[in-house]
Amino acid sequence: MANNASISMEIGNDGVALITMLNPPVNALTLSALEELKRCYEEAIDSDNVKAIVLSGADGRFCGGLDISVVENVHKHGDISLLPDASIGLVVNKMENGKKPSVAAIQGFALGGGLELAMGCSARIATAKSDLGLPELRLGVIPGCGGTQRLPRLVGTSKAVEMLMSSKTITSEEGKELGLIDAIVSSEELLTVARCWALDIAEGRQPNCNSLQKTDKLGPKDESLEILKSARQRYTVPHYKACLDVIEEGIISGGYSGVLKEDKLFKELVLSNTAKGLLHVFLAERATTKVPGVTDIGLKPQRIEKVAVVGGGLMGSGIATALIISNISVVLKEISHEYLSKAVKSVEANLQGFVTRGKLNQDMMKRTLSLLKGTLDYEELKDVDMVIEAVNENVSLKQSIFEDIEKICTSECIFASNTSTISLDVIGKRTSSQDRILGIHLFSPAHLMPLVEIVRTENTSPQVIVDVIKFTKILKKVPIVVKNCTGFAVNRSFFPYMQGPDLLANLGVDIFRIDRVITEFGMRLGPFQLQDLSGYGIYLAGVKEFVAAFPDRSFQSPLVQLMVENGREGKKNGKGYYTYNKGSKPEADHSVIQIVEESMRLTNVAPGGKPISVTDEEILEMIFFPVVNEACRVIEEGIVVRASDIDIASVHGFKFPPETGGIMFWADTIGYEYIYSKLKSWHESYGDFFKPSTFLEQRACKGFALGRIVLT
Ligand SMILES: C[C@H](O)CC(=O)SCCNC(=O)CCNC(=O)[C@H](O)C(C)(C)COP(=O)(O)OP(=O)(O)OC[C@H]1O[C@@H](n2cnc3c(N)ncnc32)[C@H](O)[C@@H]1OP(=O)(O)O
Repeated sequence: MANNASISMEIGNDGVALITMLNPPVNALTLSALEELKRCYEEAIDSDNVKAIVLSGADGRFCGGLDISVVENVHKHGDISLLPDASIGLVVNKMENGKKPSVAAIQGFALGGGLELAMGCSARIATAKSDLGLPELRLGVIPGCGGTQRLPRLVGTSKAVEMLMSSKTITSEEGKELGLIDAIVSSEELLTVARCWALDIAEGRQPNCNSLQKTDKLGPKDESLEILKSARQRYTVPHYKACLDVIEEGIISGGYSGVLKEDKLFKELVLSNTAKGLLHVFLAERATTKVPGVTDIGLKPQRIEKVAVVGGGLMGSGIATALIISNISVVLKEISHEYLSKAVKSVEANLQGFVTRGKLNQDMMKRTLSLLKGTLDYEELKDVDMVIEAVNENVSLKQSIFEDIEKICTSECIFASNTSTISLDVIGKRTSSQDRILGIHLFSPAHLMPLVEIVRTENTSPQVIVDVIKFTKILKKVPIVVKNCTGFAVNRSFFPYMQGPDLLANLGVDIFRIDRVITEFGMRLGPFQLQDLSGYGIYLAGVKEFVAAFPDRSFQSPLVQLMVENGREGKKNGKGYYTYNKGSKPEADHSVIQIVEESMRLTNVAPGGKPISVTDEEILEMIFFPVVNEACRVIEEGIVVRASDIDIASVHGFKFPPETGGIMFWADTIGYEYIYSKLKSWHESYGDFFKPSTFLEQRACKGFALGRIVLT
């Protein structure tokens, strides 16, 4: 029996060598594990006692792919020689051409390099509902162990392109239908069946399939090339294009040639800024659930199975949808039959949206809807584990709801508010349940947006936070734990993003140029088109709130009010900065320039009344550096646990381009001395909106990076 920390090999009396990957929690492949795997294969191939090999993973999981710390190390040292030689050295030379067949015994998941190892085996046996996929593009790279070649040869070009481009997994059942999996068995039978299958191949009773040599699934060359051509039109980002190029190489020049090209491009892409940014997002996303003093003190999350949602408006019905779709029973409380029926209809419409997008079928929709119970009576809330209040932003209404629920619910029930503005201390003031009160701030539409701010007060108990973190994970959302303040972490950090574009417009910068610069940077919408779509009422209410909270650094522009006075309501009435006609794309309406000029006259911020002259780069910086500046204040005040939580907030809450790694990671790549010096000079020229925070100033003077800060 060979054994190192992460790989073990046991040779059975049946002549099967069982190689097991063991590296909790996901059996990721470290450099030493890959070396040891290669050595075990060599030993098994050379041993007269071994006829065949079974490759498996410990603890009910096959393998989550290359250990991400290997990639982190490459980024840190800028040295690709720190990557393993697994594609040719292990998969081609030992597994495929090593003269002894191996069978993958897959349980739980086989992802990235994990699935690539499995595809290098002669057959794959899996347990039901295992997840299979090559999600490397999500990390800014392409598969690097032959996945771009073997997957199309096992499932066909079209399905392989779909799986690779989406980074989505398929189940082992789908894998079986497609030809990726040879048999599905129970977990008890897995190793026995895999061993027999391996011996059957060794003794000629089952075919020995070398997936790199297979051609039947690829179909006619022209068809495959056509699939790639149309994918290229959809996916223009460089690493997506590289992936398609590599698949094409294999189709034109053969699998081995494709593997060589894949190896070369994988190594180039690992060092790209996109890979660095996306890897940071992956790790930062997992770091959000680690809250010092809360998640590290041995508390076990208690399951929240039944939840009451009070208020069935846009947010309440979205929240109810998000819960029932995750199999959580919901009691939806409204104040009248009319409102309740409207709320239930809205949940149905949300679910119908999932059906239209192919995520649910009618049967599943029916079953999901059966988890929803509408009520007008607080009595129905007496056995729920949590209440989420989602009524209008009205302090006394919220306070009285909290009073009412305290009387009805159990003494363990968690009381949450979906408020985006009101202090939780104020909302819970009239109760004696302060330790069970917190904010669960979801973003609209709540059933679709992934981010959740868990807002704790000084009194919220760690157990409640732990329970709610687990609960948000069940909803498949990304939680960040924040403290109470106006706008919490997300809207607070990004309030300058509401005001900055208006300031630039008042300085005479063309609004359509601003939108172009921002969308070219990677935001889905420019700030002015966003105002049009979200509605001027929401915009004005948001600005008012932040002007009141942070008058020292807010810029108040009359522009949107002037738009309203000129009969413009944005998308709502088809007339905003853009015109909106059904069936056609929004078009810039240059006649708004007159309104912008009127606004400029009123604010008179442009020096000498003349438009300022700026480059596109300066526009980008003048819009996003104030966001970085405010985020520094959020960090300094301890609103977030760590700077990277703001990265996650920016990516999931504001759709900041993920390949940048989020706003703080992006700022680190630019450098804080530069950001500080720019803000300082704009502060002198254009006022307090740009005034650098002391936190930024101090860090910049010391040359510190900010993206890595963790507050303990
Ligand atoms: C050469 C190859 O082509 C290149 C590659 O293989 S690149 C890697 C490709 N693999 C992936 O992208 C898979 C990434 N992992 C995942 O999608 C998910 O973690 C998973 C589905 C495996 C498990 O999900 P889940 O059970 O929800 O647990 P999750 O919280 O995500 O991860 C658990 C822990 O495993 C770690 N982890 C997950 N995948 C890892 C990996 N490939 N390497 C190292 N650590 C990993 C996470 O960072 C997390 O660590 P933490 O507990 O310290 O926070």
